Amino acid sequence: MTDVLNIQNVTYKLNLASILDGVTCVVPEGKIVGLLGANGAGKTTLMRLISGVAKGYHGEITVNGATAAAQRKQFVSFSHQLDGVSDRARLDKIVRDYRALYPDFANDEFEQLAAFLELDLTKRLNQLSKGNRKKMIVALTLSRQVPLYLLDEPFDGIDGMSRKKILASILKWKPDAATILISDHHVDDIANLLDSVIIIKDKRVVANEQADTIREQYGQSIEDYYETIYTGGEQHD
Ligand SMILES: Nc1ncnc2c1ncn2[C@@H]1O[C@H](COP(=O)(O)OP(=O)(O)OP(=O)(O)O)[C@@H](O)[C@H]1O
Repeated sequence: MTDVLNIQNVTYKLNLASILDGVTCVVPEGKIVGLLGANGAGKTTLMRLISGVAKGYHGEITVNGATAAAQRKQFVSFSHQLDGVSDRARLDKIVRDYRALYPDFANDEFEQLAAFLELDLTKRLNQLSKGNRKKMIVALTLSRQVPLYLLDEPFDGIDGMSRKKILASILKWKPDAATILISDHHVDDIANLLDSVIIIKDKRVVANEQADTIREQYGQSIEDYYETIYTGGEQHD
């Protein structure tokens, strides 16, 4: 199986504070992977580094065979929290800008996703509820045709109905060969969706395990496994 993402010994500091220290992990293509960790563990930072938005790290990050940040950007779809987009922008204008910026942006996909998620594209960004903003981010992110998608806490603070819609859209619109990395700080929202989990703790990756192995060999739910690792309990080799 080909690896879409390979991170080797990545160390990153911000304003002299150590944020990530020796992060290493490998992610195969075609999977849905949970990037789990407590608040402030470094999940968003790692996504910013993978996507090429954040710079100045040590170590090596390879996406689809590319290590240079400029090259990596074309293989990664990451909308973060729509950073840099004016809050007054209408959604249809944001879509037009995305289309102009990314040649791989699939407009048909976006329209289907937007309709499925019931997004009103005549609204401005600052008129959206938290849930609809998350939906817009998911729709934009998944509409690019790339090998790696990064979704940063798509379920944070949204109601159950919106969560179900977003979960369904991830399953329905993920291209078979593509990989989606989804960050979250609690796992129950996404446990059933995941092929594997990567857990960040103490500035590094402390576990990178298949969901089947956790359930079948360790006899644990993903939630229990995550909790065990976070509370410093027994770890598996
Ligand atoms: N500009 C900055 N200067 C120094 N430290 C920062 C800066 N921005 C973020 N950090 C720190 O980097 C660490 C990682 O933050 P990050 O947002 O990546 O974590 P996270 O796992 O995504 O958290 P959350 O689940 O709360 O979103 C945190 O300890 C945060 O305080």
